[in-house]
Amino acid sequence: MTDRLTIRRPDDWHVHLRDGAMLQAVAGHTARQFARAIIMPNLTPPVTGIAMAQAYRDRIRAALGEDVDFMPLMTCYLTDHSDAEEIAAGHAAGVFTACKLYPAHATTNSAHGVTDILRLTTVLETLQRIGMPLLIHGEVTDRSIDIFDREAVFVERVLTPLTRDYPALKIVLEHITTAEAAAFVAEAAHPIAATITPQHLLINRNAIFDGGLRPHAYCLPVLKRETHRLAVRRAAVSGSPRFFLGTDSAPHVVGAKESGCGCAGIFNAPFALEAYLRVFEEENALDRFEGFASEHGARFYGLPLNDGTVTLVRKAVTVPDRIGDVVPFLAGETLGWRFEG
Ligand SMILES: NC(=O)N[C@@H](CC(=O)O)C(=O)O
Ligand SMILES: [Zn+2]
Ligand SMILES: [Zn+2]
Repeated sequence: MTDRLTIRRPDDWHVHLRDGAMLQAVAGHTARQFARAIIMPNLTPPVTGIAMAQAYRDRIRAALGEDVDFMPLMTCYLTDHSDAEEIAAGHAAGVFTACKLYPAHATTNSAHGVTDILRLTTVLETLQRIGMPLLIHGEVTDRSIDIFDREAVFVERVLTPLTRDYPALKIVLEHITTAEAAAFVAEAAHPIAATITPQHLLINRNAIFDGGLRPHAYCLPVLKRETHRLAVRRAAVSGSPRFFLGTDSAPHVVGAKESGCGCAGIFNAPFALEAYLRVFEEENALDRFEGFASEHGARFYGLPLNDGTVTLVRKAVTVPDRIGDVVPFLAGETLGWRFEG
């Protein structure tokens, strides 16, 4: 039995570091485990331009302090009015790594998102031409579609035609939760990949209603039924380079979660690698963990692999009930691996 696992330093390809006091509180958790992270732009107001992204990147670096070796990779929040030239200039200048498409009103802070993908024609042509990835929150927002079906319907109605219309556009379907999304990404004759969160690997929708309403198990896309969890697990441990780590760590203060209208989002950054490793161990796939955590994402983005390593050891670690004002994922549970650094 392996008791120590040393892998190349990993990256988190989808994280919310927020701003202000929350940024101060959470940034260190991500920087402790990951060398780089794709920083989500859904602040209020959203990060839509070069100057905003540079200022946000500076705030992230300031929150971490000089000595911390962590590279925030910034993203541009797309709106109906996004400017393709600004995006291309930001990419050329090394400010923007990718663009993020939130269908309007699909999730937290997406009110300024895109109302109709047809408005993005010039932007998408530009991304395709310059090889800049498009990251997608893949849910339709049609309120007549059942919330548990919104991802599968997005794959059929939006993603399928999008890949036809832009055959060379690099796409990352974020935080996949369904068998349909996993199959589409695995099989498409298209440069497409997907990130997978720890929660969608470890729990199913029963967790939201386990003996009562559990706001800390609520995120978007919402957890699905067990068959989908199993399909997403198979994708994660398959060794396919199209699937990689993206925590979607999305902290909200406890009062915003435990509310009559609680926010969507699960804060999993503090024990992210430990949580993923539980899955890879249960699936007898420890040998595939490094690819998922440290290689597939960088290769898809066309970025160098990290130097250096991190080690996890087989030691019990109990997730605290609270970290600051936030309830972490798996609060109170004991995990079998511990991140050593
Ligand atoms: N995943 C979530 O449930 N919430 C995210 C937004 C998102 O990634 O959709 C957030 O910003 O809180
Ligand atoms: Zn999302
Ligand atoms: Zn997210």
